[in-house]
Amino acid sequence: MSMSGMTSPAIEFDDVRFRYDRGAPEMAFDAMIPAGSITAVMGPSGSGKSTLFALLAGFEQPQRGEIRIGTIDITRLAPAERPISVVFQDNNLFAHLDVAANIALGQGAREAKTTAGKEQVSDALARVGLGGFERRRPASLSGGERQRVAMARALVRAKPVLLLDEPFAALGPGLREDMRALIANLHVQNALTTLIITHQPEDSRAICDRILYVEQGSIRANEPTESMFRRADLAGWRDYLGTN
Ligand SMILES: Nc1ncnc2c1ncn2[C@@H]1O[C@H](COP(=O)(O)OP(=O)(O)OP(=O)(O)O)[C@@H](O)[C@H]1O
Repeated sequence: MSMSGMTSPAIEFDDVRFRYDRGAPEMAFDAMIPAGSITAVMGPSGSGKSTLFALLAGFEQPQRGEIRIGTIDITRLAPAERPISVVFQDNNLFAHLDVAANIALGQGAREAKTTAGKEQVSDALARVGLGGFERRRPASLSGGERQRVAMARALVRAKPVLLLDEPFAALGPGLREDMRALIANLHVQNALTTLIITHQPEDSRAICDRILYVEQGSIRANEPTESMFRRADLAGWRDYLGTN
């Protein structure tokens, strides 16, 4: 299975405004995320990182503004219609389904029944380093293996935008490095535009070419990783990194 032939799209938040409830603070997102980039979304707890993902994936609707992927305005599209795969932190595997069936949820119902569909599942498993795990149940897997199954499910969806919500959070140092390498590989092999929520500067430095810094419901910076780590003018960013 390959997503080659697909070109990775840019992502644009054009004057997007959002609030959860009347009276809640309004968030304002404006950003151009270049095609093919792998971007770390960083910022303090409660700053709006998950909200940014929810708007992009279509789980929340902005009150104003437009979100584009490539040339497509996705603002009003249902989540399933968007060219996006999301891997959540708690990876949402179904305990009563085996690994293959969990991954097949990323496919169409018809596709999942075909030989080609089954091969696609096995291929995705092999690509995340879990070849032969088809019949295992989620309960029998380690945290890192479960994350990989969730990644495989995102892979069979074959969408050009990949959103990863704290993919390293539950992993120890060794597994963390493995997961970084896996993400970096999949990003390149599949020509993805990838966004990763992480609090760890090492993750961003290791595999992300850009950083999107969110603070109090708005994007305060959106630039290459190297220059971002040199910025001394953003007090919130220095506080966040603990380098003040
Ligand atoms: N469903 C919701 N309804 C109302 N308010 C919400 C909802 N989800 C999040 N919020 C609020 O919106 C703000 C941003 O939350 P969000 O989850 O986007 O932050 P975050 O940057 O992802 O935080 P963390 O790093 O802790 O996951 C917070 O003040 C949060 O309480």
